[in-house]
Amino acid sequence: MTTIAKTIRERRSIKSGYTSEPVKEETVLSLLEDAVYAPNHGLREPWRFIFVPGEKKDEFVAKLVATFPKEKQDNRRNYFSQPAAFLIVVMKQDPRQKQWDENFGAVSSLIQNFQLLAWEQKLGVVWKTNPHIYEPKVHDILGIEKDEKVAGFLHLGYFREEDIPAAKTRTSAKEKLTVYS
Ligand SMILES: Cc1cc2nc3c(=O)[nH]c(=O)nc-3n(C[C@H](O)[C@H](O)[C@H](O)COP(=O)(O)O)c2cc1C
Repeated sequence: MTTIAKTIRERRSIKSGYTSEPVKEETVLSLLEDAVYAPNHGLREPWRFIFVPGEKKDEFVAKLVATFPKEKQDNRRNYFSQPAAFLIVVMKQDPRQKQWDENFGAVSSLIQNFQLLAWEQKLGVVWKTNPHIYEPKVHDILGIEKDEKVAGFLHLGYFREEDIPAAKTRTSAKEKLTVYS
């Protein structure tokens, strides 16, 4: 198996159990500098990123939590306090369906690049698309423009080897493949 195949197969989404080790801006930037080599049609590079470092997390989470109904706030504070940092991936929307789809494909490719590169460095990532990524109040906090979409919140944090979730197998592609004849 090639190195890339091994990394693709072994990567897991890390959803909990983050350690207190800080996630440095320079680490995230260095991963992004490679991740941006994702295919992107027309070289539109339809992405930008917002990094929330550990030292800003409490302030950010407080603002985020305030956008939820009162009865959900404790639960959400606990949830958002777990990652060591966040990377928010913002996509440029396009009014044309074809270009919109291409942009989302490009951003998705970039996010997978980022996840694989992070995995190599034992930095845990999960791509989150909870309802708050569509919430206008959250967009205001982040300064999201009308022609932008929050593609996801990437929850980041280092993890212990023993906390890596069990392998999730996939259906063999053989079962999904038909050969046109
Ligand atoms: C577009 C996208 C959105 C996702 N959104 C969420 C999410 O909102 N919450 C979550 O816990 N995981 C989310 N995930 C992670 C998936 O649950 C995870 O990839 C899947 O369970 C397979 O696990 P693995 O990544 O460890 O192989 C998302 C993944 C993708 C690709």
